[in-house]
Amino acid sequence: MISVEEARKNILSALSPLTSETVSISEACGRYLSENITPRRTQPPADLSAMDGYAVRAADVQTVPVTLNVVGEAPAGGSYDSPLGAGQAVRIFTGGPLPEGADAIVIQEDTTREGDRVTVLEGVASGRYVRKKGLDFTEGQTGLAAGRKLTPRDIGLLAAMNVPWVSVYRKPRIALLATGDELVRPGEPVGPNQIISSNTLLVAAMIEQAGGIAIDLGIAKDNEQSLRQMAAGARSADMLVTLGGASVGDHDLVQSILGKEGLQIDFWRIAMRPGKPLMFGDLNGIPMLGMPGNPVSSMMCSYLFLLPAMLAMLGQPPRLPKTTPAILGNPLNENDRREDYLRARITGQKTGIPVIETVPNQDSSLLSALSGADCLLKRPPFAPALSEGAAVEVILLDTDFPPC
Ligand SMILES: Nc1nc2c(c(=O)[nH]1)N[C@H]1C(S)=C(S)[C@@H](COP(=O)(O)OP(=O)(O)OC[C@H]3O[C@@H](n4cnc5c(N)ncnc54)[C@H](O)[C@@H]3O)O[C@H]1N2
Ligand code: MOO
Repeated sequence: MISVEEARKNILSALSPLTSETVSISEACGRYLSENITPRRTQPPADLSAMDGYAVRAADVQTVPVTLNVVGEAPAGGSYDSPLGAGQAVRIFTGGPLPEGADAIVIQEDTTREGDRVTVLEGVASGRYVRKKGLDFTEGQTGLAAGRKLTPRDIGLLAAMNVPWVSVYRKPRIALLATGDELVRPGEPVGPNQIISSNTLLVAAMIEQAGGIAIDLGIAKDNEQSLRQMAAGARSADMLVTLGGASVGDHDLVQSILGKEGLQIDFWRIAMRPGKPLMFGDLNGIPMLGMPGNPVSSMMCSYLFLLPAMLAMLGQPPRLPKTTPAILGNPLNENDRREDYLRARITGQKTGIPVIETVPNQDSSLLSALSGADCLLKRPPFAPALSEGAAVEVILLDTDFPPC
């Protein structure tokens, strides 16, 4: 058995970023930029007013009240094209460009207007309510860096930068093949000893949430022909993930059958719970992760190995889920040689720190406990026993890993 860290290192070293594609920014939210973006225009394009009021020379309104001649208008999208002389003002609206010579805005609430004359009641300093040219960004300068995962806010920025198309990493295509004679899809007729296949949908949801494309290859029977034929469906994928049949039982055929098809094993079995029988290899040029069939094991292997693998394909530097401090609400025994990921719930808080309790039954088949968990408590191999109240670090589930 190799360590979790070594397993992840082996997987990541076998992968490289995928090719890029160009997409409209209307389709780009959640995608990873594969190029640096520079603005194609300066924003604001000129000095603009931030308020409705009058563009003035600040020097003219240092002593108030003072009456100025209104010589024209500058609405957003329009302009007053003559220089502003001493004692003059231009009616201006939010977003309107300042005429040459004006350097401040008096808001209309601080004025009274009579015909072409405006009386300013409050003085303003130079620059007041003026958005200087280039305040937001400047053409050709730094915009967004390659590697960034685009947020809705970034989409707004790209639009304002007049960048309608961006180059992003292609979405990783992950083929999922469940295995097991006992499995049926949700909704299908189900016999007394059969199990509904939950892993494919669970892992597919994780893949889609992480910015990939899940390809459901179906459920292979525990026989050579079925497994061989269905695994062939992964031919155009960026990775094949098999679910189940990874262990040592007579019906755990993934390694032996795909071995005949050309599977080169990098590692099999890791010092982790749940997830011990994880395997990784290469099936005729396609990286393959063979995950254990227990649902919690599949989820945990996806979380700790598949998501980092996808991030590598999306041009991201290696990143692990963040941990956050917590207080243990129940005692724990010493750990054995497998790195343990315990499902836990947040049961309260002490001085602003969450108190967590590990789920009593940590069996790797239990989906209700998995769904009800708020966080994972990672315990290194041979971690000493802990008493109630101990300070621990937890991984909060349903947070942004990978960030989205
Ligand atoms: N003698 C040993 N037995 C087992 C060992 C071991 O080291 N020695 N390891 C155990 C561990 S740990 C795990 S994890 C499991 C993993 O076994 P497999 O990967 O071979 O998984 P299966 O036997 O195919 O299935 C295990 C379990 O999960 C259910 N399952 C499978 N696929 C799905 C699915 N798509 N959706 C829902 N549930 C699924 C399956 O019915 C089984 O109950 O091996 C231990 N055994
Ligand atoms: O390691 Mo298995 O994945 O516990 O259940």
